[in-house]
Amino acid sequence: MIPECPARTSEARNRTWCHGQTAESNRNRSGLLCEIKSIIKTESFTEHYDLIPGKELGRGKFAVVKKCVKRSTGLEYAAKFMRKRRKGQDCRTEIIHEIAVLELAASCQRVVSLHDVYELPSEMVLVLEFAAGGEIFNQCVAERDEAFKDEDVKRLMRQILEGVAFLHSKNVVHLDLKPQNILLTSDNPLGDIKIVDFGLSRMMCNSQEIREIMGTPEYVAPEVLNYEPISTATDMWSIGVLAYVMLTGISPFLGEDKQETFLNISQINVSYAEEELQRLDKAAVHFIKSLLIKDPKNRATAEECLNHPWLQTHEQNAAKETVKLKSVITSIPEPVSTGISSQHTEEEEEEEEGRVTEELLVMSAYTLGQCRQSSEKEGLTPEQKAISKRFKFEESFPALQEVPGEFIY
Ligand SMILES: Nc1ncnc2c1ncn2[C@@H]1O[C@H](COP(=O)(O)OP(=O)(O)OP(=O)(O)O)[C@@H](O)[C@H]1O
Repeated sequence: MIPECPARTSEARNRTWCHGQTAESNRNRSGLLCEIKSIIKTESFTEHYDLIPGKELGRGKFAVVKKCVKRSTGLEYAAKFMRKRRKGQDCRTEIIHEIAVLELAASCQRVVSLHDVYELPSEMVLVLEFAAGGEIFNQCVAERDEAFKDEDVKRLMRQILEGVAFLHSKNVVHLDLKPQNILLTSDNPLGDIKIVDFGLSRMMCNSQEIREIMGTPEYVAPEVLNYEPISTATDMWSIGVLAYVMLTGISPFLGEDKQETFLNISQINVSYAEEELQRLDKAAVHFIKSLLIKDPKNRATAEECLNHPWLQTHEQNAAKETVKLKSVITSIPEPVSTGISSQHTEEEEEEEEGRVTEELLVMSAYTLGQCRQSSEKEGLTPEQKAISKRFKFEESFPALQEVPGEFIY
């Protein structure tokens, strides 16, 4: 079952993403949605919004994001200015698709909400909910004592998965999940996550295979590099990389250059022997292993991940144990009436307790084993080991900043 994504407002809950259209008719052949319900405003953006002078919130290859304030309400937003022409090509269709996906996810609290759309001569402006805490990337690259605590990672990962499960339930694949695209509502205290940047996202459908090459090198799945079909499992690979990075601060596949990164990915050259992983809960490592699997069919889904033991809260675990205990107790057959008193002796009760405990152990082992095992990196050839040189983000951070949002085309 897909968990109900926490809804924003009753108004948002009632919104439909496309008037009188089926998903099929609203989708073109390349997996792009082509109809939106937002009104595209053509009046002056700056008549209604004041741009906050100073630092940009962020910048991608074809977009700049700036903080702004709506004059009529005084509320803060993030305005994403997107160029309509890119490399000499009209990219308005792609922007319309991004708007349509945001509309489709309007009821999901884990996805940034769209407030307004403006069209300027050379740009479109998406007025988005402002995520004041910035990118989770900042905490991923922080010194370990300032980085996320394991409990924070669990809570944020649960939220990321809620958003991704919601998107996948609507047949949307994000295809660019990375710490720069997961924002926080606040950083101190640590708020909730908001998924942004649907520029590379696609609608999936059975009749059509998407094999485009896209994404950010370190987070890209092996099927993307091999030009094999892309699916919701492609996002799940990125979730595996994301979990690794959030827990350790190490980018598991990052090489000296793009080629080495791609080689590491296609050979699943990932180390589970890192000191940072050794100190972790075994269930966290099992979670990552259930995602960093070459064959997309064998990767855990977002729903399966949400049920993974690593992400269960203490209360959930306690509740599950109670339910299991109850079901085990009720499944124990009633003793056949022999006419003799059915009152158990103390010895009989002790024996029964032993049986219950044993069955519970078998059950929890089964739950842990439900997520599939990955092809382990242990047993690498010396060449593979040599190439698996890892860099901490601290070391490569300046270089990463120089090439923001680098895509493979
Ligand atoms: N709603 C928001 N609130 C605060 N900051 C934001 C918001 N949306 C985007 N940003 C910041 O701007 C950056 C760029 O935004 P976004 O990823 O949407 O642009 P993009 O051009 O599509 O990027 P890319 O080229 O990486 O795909 C984000 O990584 C984030 O730091």
